[in-house]
Amino acid sequence: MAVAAIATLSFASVPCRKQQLRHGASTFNAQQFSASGSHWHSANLKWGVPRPRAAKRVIVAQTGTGSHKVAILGAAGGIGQPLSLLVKMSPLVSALHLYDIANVKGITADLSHCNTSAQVAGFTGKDELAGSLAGADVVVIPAGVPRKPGMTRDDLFGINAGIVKELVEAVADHAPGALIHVISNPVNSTVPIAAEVLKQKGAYDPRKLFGVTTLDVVRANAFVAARKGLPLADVDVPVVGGHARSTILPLLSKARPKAAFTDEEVEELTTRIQNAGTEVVEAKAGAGSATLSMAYAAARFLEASLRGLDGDDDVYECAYVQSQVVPELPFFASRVKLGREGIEEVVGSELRGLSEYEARALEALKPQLKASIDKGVAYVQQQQEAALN
Ligand SMILES: NC(=O)c1ccc[n+]([C@@H]2O[C@H](COP(=O)([O-])OP(=O)(O)OC[C@H]3O[C@@H](n4cnc5c(N)ncnc54)[C@H](O)[C@@H]3O)[C@@H](O)[C@H]2O)c1
Ligand SMILES: O=C(O)C[C@H](O)C(=O)O
Repeated sequence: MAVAAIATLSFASVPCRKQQLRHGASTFNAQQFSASGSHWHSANLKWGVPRPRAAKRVIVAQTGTGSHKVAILGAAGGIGQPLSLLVKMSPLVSALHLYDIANVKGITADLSHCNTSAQVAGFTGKDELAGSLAGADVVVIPAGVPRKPGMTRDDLFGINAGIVKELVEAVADHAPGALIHVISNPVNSTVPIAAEVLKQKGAYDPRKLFGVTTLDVVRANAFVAARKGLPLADVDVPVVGGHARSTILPLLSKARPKAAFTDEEVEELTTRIQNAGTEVVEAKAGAGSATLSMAYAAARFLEASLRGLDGDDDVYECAYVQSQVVPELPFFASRVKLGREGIEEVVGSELRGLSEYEARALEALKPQLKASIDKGVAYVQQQQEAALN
């Protein structure tokens, strides 16, 4: 008789050593095959794919034990599609709702044929937005326009601010307890927009609102591992600040494993990490920005969030959240501990003992990040005033 073969894979892979966890490190770093290449490391890995070696067996179905409902708003886009596939593969997810203003039907039919347990449903157009959100535990928002060469993320504000405002209003009405993962740029402003909308709706819980900056960490880990010849799965670089240009601040002095960087290496790596989004935008030459690496990063952050909701006690990721870590910046990307209600703790200790380079960069990013936060807050307030007049 055929045997269902299930193995699990994490987007971030192997759990960090206990020593790292005590220091608040992420529980994952990078996906990893065993040395023999014959199986996935799976000590506490949750995301499901068939084991490569199961090719000898007949794979009947991937069953999951999870019960979480995830809604993706902007599911038909460059990020939305691969992200939907990755979420469909998660055994932590029982229901996957795909919402977009267009093209959802085919994607839903396509994905629903994968023999993984999450049930997929598609929702198209504003009339179906409420239905897509009903009962969601996590709402992921990649809806909005991407950059073209020559544009800054802030150039997207004019279109994406309105999209994020409208979608978060609906989340407040129809999924008020859900975690919200904002991917749409400019993240430095769209997260404050989301917070203001939720406040106006009386539905703001700062523990549940996140700007997704995981891609900065994923890139930092990849670039540092390559530069220093370190095993990918071991590398963990916290990235703090925001998600645009010099507001992206990788803390190489806090990277694990501890590595010695020359001043030139610090300058080169920091600049590469800060410009990595632009590197992709230019390589795509008008066809958009990072989508596949972003889907991977968003799936990693989603997995971390779901593990936190499930009561896993050692889940840490960097994200752009409301905090008092830097008093003059009400939103700041830091490492956070994820738990049953969302953020359990914002880990501010990494900002102590910075290198001179990092301390200078932190001071330098403050005005830019503050201006982006204020712009988001002002936008929602102006919209509200306009609606009242
Ligand atoms: N946070 C990050 O690290 C990060 C990384 C990459 C991209 N992004 C951002 O993510 C966003 C999406 O990028 P993409 O490449 O997927 O773009 P895309 O244009 O390929 O897809 C966007 C999708 O959003 C949909 N959409 C537009 N308005 C909508 C609305 N009101 N409701 C629902 N869906 C709507 C579109 O129909 C489209 O399917 C961009 O703003 C981009 O800058 C952020
Ligand atoms: O660079 C962009 O516009 C998309 C995203 O913010 C990224 O960092 O890749």
